[in-house]
Amino acid sequence: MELHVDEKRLLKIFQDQKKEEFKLEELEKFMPKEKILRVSLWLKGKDLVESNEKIRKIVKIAKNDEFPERKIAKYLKEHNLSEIEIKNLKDILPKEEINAALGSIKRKNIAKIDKGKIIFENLDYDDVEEDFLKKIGNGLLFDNLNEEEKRIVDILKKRGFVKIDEEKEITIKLTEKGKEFIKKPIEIEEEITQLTRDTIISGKWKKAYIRPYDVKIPTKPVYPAKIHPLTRIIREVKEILLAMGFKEVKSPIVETEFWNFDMLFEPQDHPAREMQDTFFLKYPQEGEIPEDLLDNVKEVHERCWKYKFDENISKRLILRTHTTSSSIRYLASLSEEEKNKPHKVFCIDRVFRNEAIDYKHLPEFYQCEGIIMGEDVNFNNLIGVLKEFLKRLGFEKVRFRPAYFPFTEPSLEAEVYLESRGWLEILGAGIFRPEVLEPIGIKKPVLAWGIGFSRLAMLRFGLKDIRDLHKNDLDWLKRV
Ligand SMILES: N[C@@H](Cc1ccccc1)C(=O)O
Repeated sequence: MELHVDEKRLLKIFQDQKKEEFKLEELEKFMPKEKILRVSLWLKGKDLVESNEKIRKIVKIAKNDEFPERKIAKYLKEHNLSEIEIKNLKDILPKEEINAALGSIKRKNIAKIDKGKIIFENLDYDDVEEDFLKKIGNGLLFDNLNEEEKRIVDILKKRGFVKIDEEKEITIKLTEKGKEFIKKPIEIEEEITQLTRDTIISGKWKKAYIRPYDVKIPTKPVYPAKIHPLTRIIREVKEILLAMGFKEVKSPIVETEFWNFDMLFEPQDHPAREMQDTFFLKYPQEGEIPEDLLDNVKEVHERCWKYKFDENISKRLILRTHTTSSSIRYLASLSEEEKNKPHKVFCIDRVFRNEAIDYKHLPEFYQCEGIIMGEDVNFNNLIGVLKEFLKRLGFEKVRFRPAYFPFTEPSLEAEVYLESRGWLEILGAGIFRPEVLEPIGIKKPVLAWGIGFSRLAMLRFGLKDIRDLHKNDLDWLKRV
């Protein structure tokens, strides 16, 4: 049987001492306690030793003090008295000891208590309880005490003078197989834990025992600090888009209706602009918008939608409802020279909608938005890019169907297939309408898409409730 050196060491103690059984403390002279426990567990598994655990109750001193009744007697003796008024006890004893003293005097019949006085006949009285306390020393085994002593322990425990500690007594003893094993001489090779230059050159390594690592030994799980899953997936998506040649852009969270809606050719009476869908700012209520652009946009709206465009509506401040405002702001920022070049940008950020909170709605969530502008980009390119993007996100099965957005034409929606959930809608996309691009003087096609990011995160982490993403449930965070 292949034994570890420590196993051999432990068995050799039995052999050298010619004993078949040891208490743990006895073995501690030869080996550290932790090691004995660990090694005997291994030996138990090999049926060479067995161990027994007994709980021992040990009576120990809990308070190193004289009984209050003894303090009274001593005081009286010192002052040549034999009696004291109960009300004067407070001069001798702390308040909390007075009742205990009186109770004990009565119980042990040390003195008479009469008319508010304590009268002693013998100030040098004997007290078995005191004698017992003196005997305790470093501790007495409770089970070895006789009935009378046990009764005393009970009283002293209540008075707080003694306590009972429980100690485990472990005995380790050889099994039949173990006894057989130690009949043969046990040889202990030198153990090395590290191969060094010297052990190699001297050839010592050939004879020495090199302790093997057991990588299968179970350990406590360790949870290192980690980044929140939502942040992780945001970073991952950013990496994917950067690798696909997109550049990141940002835009304000507090936005005018102009950039959020007007610029995207959403008519001003569109229901999405109502209080129940969008958050409006109370202070300040209005923001600034570029005058020349405003004129262009107004002209397009009035010409195409045929209504009276209201600049006051354009100026109203809201929390942006989608990241498409970032895309259009980027396009509007391009200089004439830049307009001649191709562009690919994305934005991952928070958006806000006045939704009642439930398992799939939060008033604040993430979107990921992207645009591609180029001389000859087309609808097929859009589908190709989206397929590639979704594939890199881990969605192999994707399908597209027509959809409607006020700012794109044609528009589409993409669905991904998940074994557990079936087909799920995940993004909207399309080609920006000429009415959107006209006011900013862009003549090249611009492909655009927006993906519900929180949705994506839920799918990725297998969550059924969007709120779980933000609950910061530590157990979940440790696992994902
Ligand atoms: N902004 C749209 C998504 C979208 C973006 C770009 C093009 C088409 C659709 C939404 O929030 O649902």
